[in-house]
Amino acid sequence: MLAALAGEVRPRPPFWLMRQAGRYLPEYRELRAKAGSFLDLCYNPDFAVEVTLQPLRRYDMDAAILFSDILVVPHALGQPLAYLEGEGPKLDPIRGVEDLKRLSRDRFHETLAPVYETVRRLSTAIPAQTTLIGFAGAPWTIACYMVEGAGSKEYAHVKRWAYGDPAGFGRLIDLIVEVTADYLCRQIEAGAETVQLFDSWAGVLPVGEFRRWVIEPTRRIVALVKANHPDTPIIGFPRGAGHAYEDYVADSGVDAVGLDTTVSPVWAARNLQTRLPVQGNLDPIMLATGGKALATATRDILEALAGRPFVFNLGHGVIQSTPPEHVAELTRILREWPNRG
Ligand SMILES: Cc1c2[nH]c(c1CCC(=O)O)Cc1[nH]c(c(CCC(=O)O)c1C)Cc1[nH]c(c(CCC(=O)O)c1C)Cc1[nH]c(c(C)c1CCC(=O)O)C2
Repeated sequence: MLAALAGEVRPRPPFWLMRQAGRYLPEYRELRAKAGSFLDLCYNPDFAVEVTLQPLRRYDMDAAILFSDILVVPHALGQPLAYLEGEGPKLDPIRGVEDLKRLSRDRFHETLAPVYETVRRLSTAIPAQTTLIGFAGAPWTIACYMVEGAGSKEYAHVKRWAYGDPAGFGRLIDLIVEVTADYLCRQIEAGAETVQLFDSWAGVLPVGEFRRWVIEPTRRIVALVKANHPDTPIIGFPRGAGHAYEDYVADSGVDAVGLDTTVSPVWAARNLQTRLPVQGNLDPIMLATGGKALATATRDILEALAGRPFVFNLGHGVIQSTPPEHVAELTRILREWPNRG
């Protein structure tokens, strides 16, 4: 995985899956029930280490991703957060500059100390050849949740703030940039070997706003992290960026880019810098579907991106209804590649 991220072409690409730990695994559901709340799971290193290791035991991926959530960052800034059963995350929304007073960095690292402890323990708990991935949400996506207070279809509140009061909204983004860079540095210092920035809602912005609120804040985080850790590769995942993927990779400074489900791997192979490692991008629903469709789609991606540095992954996270056997089947296809079965 680290070789691929450094630009080496591997005959069999390394792989891991976004949301490889989670509700599709019965052992996760069991531990989740024991932990009580989802945040208890994230902030308890015993539980978080165990959940991180669960998919590795079954499938031996090339990388482990720290078990946590992107929303622990607003939570550690003092924004109340709850995960409601079947409804997803809910935060007390921040709707303007006045509300920024409700946020504070005073207890940021103290709140996140269990996350750093989880990374530290994982760095010795996982096999030496398995890469440990740390992560954070990118500022735009974090701001989406902080301002809307939940997932949204339109992202109208956050957009109206960003478009109508860019200076005020910029203060929220600045805060997220600074604490996120710090947060990633601490994860790296605790043992994370690479970090991924999830920008799940990058795709909702028009081009000028995309540059201002996706590319620029990402570029600043990359620069801040690289100032301390120049050798740690940073993977950017600007989901839904469409043709703006080219500007994103040219200007954000990320070392590798995650492709979402809608990006044609053939387009990526032709249009993204040939030395740039890419990651992706099987449709999670294809994994849930299984069978011939899964095998064909997987091999199409492998074929399109053979010959360039590449990390196989999904185009978004594993969905809950995915049969664990389908992940086993995918693993078999990837391990047999490039020998067709
Ligand atoms: C937007 C976002 C979130 N979280 C994350 C993103 C970015 C990627 C993406 O777009 O999916 C990232 C994330 N969330 C989780 C991880 C853990 C590591 C992994 O295995 O990938 C990672 C990397 C665990 C989780 N995060 C969450 C769960 C499910 C919680 C549960 O057990 O009930 C898990 C395993 C909860 C969560 N957390 C979030 C939402 C919208 C939800 C609810 C939806 C859902 O439940 O799938 C915010």
